[in-house]
Amino acid sequence: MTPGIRPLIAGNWKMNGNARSAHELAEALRAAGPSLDASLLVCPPFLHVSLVASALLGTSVAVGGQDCHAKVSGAHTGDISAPMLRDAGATHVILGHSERRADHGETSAQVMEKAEAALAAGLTPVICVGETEAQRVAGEHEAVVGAQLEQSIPLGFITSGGIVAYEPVWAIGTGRTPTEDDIAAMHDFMRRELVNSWGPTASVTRLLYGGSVKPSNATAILALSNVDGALVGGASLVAADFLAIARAVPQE
Ligand SMILES: O=C[C@H](O)COP(=O)(O)O
Repeated sequence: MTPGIRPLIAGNWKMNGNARSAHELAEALRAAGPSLDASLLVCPPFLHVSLVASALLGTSVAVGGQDCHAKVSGAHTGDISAPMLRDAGATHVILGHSERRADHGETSAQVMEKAEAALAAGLTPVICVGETEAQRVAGEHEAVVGAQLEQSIPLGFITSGGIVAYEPVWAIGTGRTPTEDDIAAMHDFMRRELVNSWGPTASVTRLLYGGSVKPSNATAILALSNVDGALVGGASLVAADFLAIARAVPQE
């Protein structure tokens, strides 16, 4: 963790659940928020953002979307804009997740446009970066992540409290994680890159790690240098596991 940064444990529910399970999960998190040393964020599917935001109203648990369109409105069938997310009760939005980059061919330039739209709507973007396994094996991970940071982060992101999540593609949903040394090295690298590009304000930008975070490995990962929280997929669908990860945040 980074001194002075309150850790964030974010749950990306991806395309899972239904209205009932989303409500039950939100209810299970309601009571726990105040007792934690970490901030909590949950990102349900679009369809459930509104109901989850209502269920968590008045709590310290924030709600986010999993993507947004770069435009405010218009003829974009199937898409959701940043102001719509805000209107539904969201305060955050995940952008550039590798599943969006792979499934929808999203580029870093598009992620930057979406991040600009999110900021304009008053949402905090959580921009995801990360290398594939082939890129890691080829020793290209820093070059790949450095380029994604450079090409995805817009002006105003750092000063508005934008969040970066490092998610090695090969660690997502696989049960595999990089070594603790490799996670720390990448987070140190990202911190250096951001401070070099954006100045000292970036020394307090939250850097999350994502990819097979579970209660059993959270303590070790969350204690690492420049790891300021986690972006959790599968384990965020089980309230007890998500809260166990939040309780693994080291005390300052
Ligand atoms: O956004 C979350 C990540 O893709 C991590 O997913 P996972 O915890 O299921 O590996």
